[in-house]
Amino acid sequence: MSGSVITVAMPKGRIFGDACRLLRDAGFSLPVTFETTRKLILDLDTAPFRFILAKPVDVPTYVEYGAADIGIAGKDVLLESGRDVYEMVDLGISRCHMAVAGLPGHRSKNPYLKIATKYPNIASDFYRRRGEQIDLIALNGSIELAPIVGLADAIVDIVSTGTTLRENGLVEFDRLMDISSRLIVNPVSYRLKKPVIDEIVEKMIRATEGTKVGMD
Ligand SMILES: Nc1ncnc2c1ncn2[C@@H]1O[C@H](COP(=O)(O)OP(=O)(O)OP(=O)(O)O)[C@@H](O)[C@H]1O
Ligand SMILES: O=P(O)(O)OC[C@H]1O[C@H](OP(=O)(O)OP(=O)(O)O)[C@H](O)[C@@H]1O
Repeated sequence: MSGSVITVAMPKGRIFGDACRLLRDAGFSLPVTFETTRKLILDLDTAPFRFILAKPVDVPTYVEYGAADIGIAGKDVLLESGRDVYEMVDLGISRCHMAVAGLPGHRSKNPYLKIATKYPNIASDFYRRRGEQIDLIALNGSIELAPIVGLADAIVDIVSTGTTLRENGLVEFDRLMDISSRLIVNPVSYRLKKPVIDEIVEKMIRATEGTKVGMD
């Protein structure tokens, strides 16, 4: 783990813009090139911060292993990965929810429900709590295809605007949990760099106050 430099694991992709806005609101002077560069490690000239740009699903891994001191990750990714990190702040960005969805009126002919998902742990846990045995089909994207083409009886996936479900003729059966992005911290970093991490946490809490309004 780097001396007094704080390494921040940032999720590339859809969360990145909102995460950068929040960091700027929290007082970090990120350069304007931050959102457009293809570099994966970015140092700040103005403060001892280093940003690493990772795939969203990998952020908890960088933080658990201490390759990053802190990071920003979706609650879905945190629940699914079960990584050993501290979840310090609900940032209120990239809000969506996890749901079971499928074709309206669909009746399964399978001995166990076939559930397609990018989230096998979350899906298994949900059906285990309901006392239902399922067949899991792990996919990596375009999950909504699975019930339409007969690969699965239902899906467990993220819903945000509901457009993907609607445009593919699917309906939501159950709402599992609300999702938003969280600030996470490596437990050892927190012990070693507590004052500076607490300061970041405070600044992020203040910056997120606006993002909580109207949370669904
Ligand atoms: N439709 C959505 N609307 C809002 N937030 C979403 C949506 N889908 C996913 N998210 C949130 O954004 C996070 C990142 O999304 P996702 O895993 O789709 O990666 P991505 O930004 O598309 O990048 P990549 O495809 O490279 O993994 C998810 O973990 C989740 O918390
Ligand atoms: O309710 P909506 O606003 O339509 O958003 C929901 C969609 O967004 C995510 O997909 P993503 O865009 O990440 O595509 P992928 O799963 O195919 O990678 C999610 O898996 C849903 O398919």
